[in-house]
Amino acid sequence: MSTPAAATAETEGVAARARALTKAYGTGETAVLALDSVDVDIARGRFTAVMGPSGSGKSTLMHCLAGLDSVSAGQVWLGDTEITGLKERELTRLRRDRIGFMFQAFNLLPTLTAAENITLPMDIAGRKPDREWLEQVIDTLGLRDRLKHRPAQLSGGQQQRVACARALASRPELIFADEPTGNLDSRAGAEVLTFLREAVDRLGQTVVMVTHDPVAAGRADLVLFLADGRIVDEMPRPTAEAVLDRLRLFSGGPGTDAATAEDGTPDFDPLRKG
Ligand SMILES: Nc1ncnc2c1ncn2[C@@H]1O[C@H](COP(=O)(O)OP(=O)(O)OP(=O)(O)O)[C@@H](O)[C@H]1O
Repeated sequence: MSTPAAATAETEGVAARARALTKAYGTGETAVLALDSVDVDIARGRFTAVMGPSGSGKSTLMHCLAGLDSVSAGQVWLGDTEITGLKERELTRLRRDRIGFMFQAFNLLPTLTAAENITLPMDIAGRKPDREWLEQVIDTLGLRDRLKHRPAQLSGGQQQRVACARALASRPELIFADEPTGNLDSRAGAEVLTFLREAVDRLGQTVVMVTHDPVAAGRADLVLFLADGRIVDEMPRPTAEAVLDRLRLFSGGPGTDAATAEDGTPDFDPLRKG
């Protein structure tokens, strides 16, 4: 139904949206079209995984949706706010207030305790954390007895959980996670995925995760498959096996130089879709 109420409900269900999102790097012969007119809706309160071969545009998509990178053409909204066209200062505030990041580049500070690391972005922004929410995040992530530890005294999985808590602390509208299980062994990786799932299921958060790992993607509600800067497929209610099968289906097509990416992920060719 296209009643105003239904229209509002539809918008409310979308945490981020892109239309004809295009991103080119460089000019002339060296130009790279990293994103080629991408349309995407990120559902609120859901866990979305983004997969695709190396260089397919996953990080670029995440950076453009998060307002970390400018777009060459098209539009991006965070909730109802169009972020394309915002000035850098407005973008900085929007990222700080409305987005949580779990990126390798934003590692934990070694001299701070887990508790201090969790609230650092809010401390820098001069914002007081909502104590009740923070306690809930800490308990959900099982960090209660680790709060006074420094990163070096924590396992890799525990460090990622602290990074997850830091991303959740300000109760952002949207959390972006870039390979959150990338440096972890499978047990620690599974643990982090469980906590991201709980952030969605129990705390109602919205998570977008870039991953090469079919097991990680299998924990999401929806997997978006990117190739050559385009979304070429999506899979609701994925399982690791189904994701792997889909990647295999796409792999080794004509014109692909290598059927397997550097990290062992099967590469795929969008032309063979269907
Ligand atoms: N700052 C940049 N300058 C020039 N080209 C870039 C830049 N960032 C990305 N690219 C190019 O854009 C394309 C998409 O890159 P992107 O990092 O989004 O891919 P990805 O799918 O995240 O890859 P990976 O899985 O290897 O991290 C690639 O061809 C890449 O070389």
